[in-house]
Amino acid sequence: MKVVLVAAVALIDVDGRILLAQRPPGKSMAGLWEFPGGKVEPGETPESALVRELHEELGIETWNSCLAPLTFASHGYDDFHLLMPLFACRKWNGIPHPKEGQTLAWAHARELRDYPMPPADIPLIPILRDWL
Ligand SMILES: Nc1nc2c([nH]c(=O)n2[C@@H]2O[C@H](COP(=O)(O)OP(=O)(O)OP(=O)(O)O)[C@@H](O)[C@H]2O)c(=O)[nH]1
Repeated sequence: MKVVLVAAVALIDVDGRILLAQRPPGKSMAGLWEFPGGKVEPGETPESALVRELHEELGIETWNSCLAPLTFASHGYDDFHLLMPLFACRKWNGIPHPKEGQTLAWAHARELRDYPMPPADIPLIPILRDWL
């Protein structure tokens, strides 16, 4: 089974809310809410991949030093095994806006379970709730 490394981030605002992005129609798992991020490309670290993805997906700027390791997901999908480190980030420049057709939502930790998420993300929700 192919292991795919995807870096993801919980962006946390001053009110303690977390940014979720809804996968647009046409993509796999369309309609589900996920943490911003994406595949780590050859030559990238998880942190540098996130800095790139946050710029491409949301138009914000952040730095490796602002990405703190929080937890990870390890989940077997039908066609690949997802290994997804989840970072926490409270500091960035700019206002996140959807640049790739996503819908964005800021959710309090207690509201996270109201947003349908990919199966890999489900175990992360109580971890975030306890941590925040
Ligand atoms: N960014 C992100 N990806 C996630 C999360 N949970 C989860 O299962 N994934 C999966 O990790 C992969 C992320 O890949 P990607 O962001 O680079 O690529 P993509 O959406 O174009 O995916 P695709 O190759 O499935 O079309 C997708 O298969 C996505 O479904 C999450 O919380 N955030």
